[in-house]
Amino acid sequence: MKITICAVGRLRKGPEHELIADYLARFEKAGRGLGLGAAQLIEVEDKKGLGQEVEAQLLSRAIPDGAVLVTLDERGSLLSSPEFAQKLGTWRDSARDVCFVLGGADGIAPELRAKADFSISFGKMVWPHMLARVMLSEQIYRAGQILAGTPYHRV
Ligand SMILES: C[S@@+](CC[C@H](N)C(=O)[O-])C[C@H]1O[C@@H](n2cnc3c(N)ncnc32)[C@H](O)[C@@H]1O
Repeated sequence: MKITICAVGRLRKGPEHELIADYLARFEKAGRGLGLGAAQLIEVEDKKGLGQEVEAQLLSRAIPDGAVLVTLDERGSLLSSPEFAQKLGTWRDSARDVCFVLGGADGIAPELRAKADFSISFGKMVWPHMLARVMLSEQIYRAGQILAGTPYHRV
């Protein structure tokens, strides 16, 4: 199983960048034995700032064929971390790759949102896209730890 995070906008080198790299590297290391594979971040950039539709085209090109499409959206489903881990485990067991998509300042274009197999919310509040990326990376790592049965996740 391969996990891809497709996000609008390039992060400058800095703490968010380092956190994402760290969580995804830790996920890959821990996930190998669980059949979870690796997780990679693909950043797409609409240099001319043409808006949602152009961003949606760039995102669509980056989404791997056949992957389960999961949008990150404040209007999506609220999941606990164990519920998210269970979902990831189900996608792994069905031998599907998973692609998480995060929008830019205006969010994800409605046409792309309509194609999603599932949508996840980190709550009703809107988070800056760079923080949402860090939060997702941590939740992917946490899900791997939950599936591995380690004590990382404590309620
Ligand atoms: C600054 S937000 C854009 C929000 C904008 N109101 C919209 O129209 O969707 C950038 C991206 O961060 C992610 N994001 C922000 N807050 C989120 C939340 N509460 N739950 C899930 N994803 C969120 C989404 O992928 C969103 O497209």
